[in-house]
Amino acid sequence: MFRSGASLAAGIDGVADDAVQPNGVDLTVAAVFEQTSPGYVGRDGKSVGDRTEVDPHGGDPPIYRLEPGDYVVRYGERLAVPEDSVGFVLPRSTLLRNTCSLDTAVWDAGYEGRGEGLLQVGRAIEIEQGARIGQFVVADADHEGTYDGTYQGEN
Ligand SMILES: O=c1ccn([C@H]2C[C@H](O)[C@@H](COP(=O)(O)OP(=O)(O)OP(=O)(O)O)O2)c(=O)[nH]1
Repeated sequence: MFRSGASLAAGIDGVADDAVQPNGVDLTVAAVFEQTSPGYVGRDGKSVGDRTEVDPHGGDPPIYRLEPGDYVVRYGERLAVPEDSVGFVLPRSTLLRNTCSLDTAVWDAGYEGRGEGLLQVGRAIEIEQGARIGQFVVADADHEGTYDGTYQGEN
């Protein structure tokens, strides 16, 4: 069973009332990065490659003008995945309708932090900094232990 947006919002700092959806909580884009050097995924270790932050075009509000390609986005909300749960991020459908998407890995029970995701831009798009780009959903799940990895408490 998926938890309601209202119950999730109770555990997330600074969620605006209009970000609470029936089945999840909207996530906003806080920062966008382009990777500039290779990362590493090994049997025992891993590292994230270097990256540069994409500057939004000035003005109020700042707007990212993104050409087709793959970007890393940092979400604006500090999430906490409750015990007995597992989380996922799904893209806002307007991204899909504009030939863009967000990809997500598993958000483990016990994880806390401002997470990051993959933003795929198939056609050029303008995204306002702070705009809603995805939705965080959490389902009930059995698990052994809770997340205690290197990304705990990130950002
Ligand atoms: O799209 C996602 C999915 C997960 N996370 C957060 C929550 C998750 O609990 C944590 C670690 O994810 P995962 O376990 O997939 O990362 P890993 O590469 O296996 O790292 P570790 O070795 O620390 O588990 O990152 C994100 O920021 N973005």
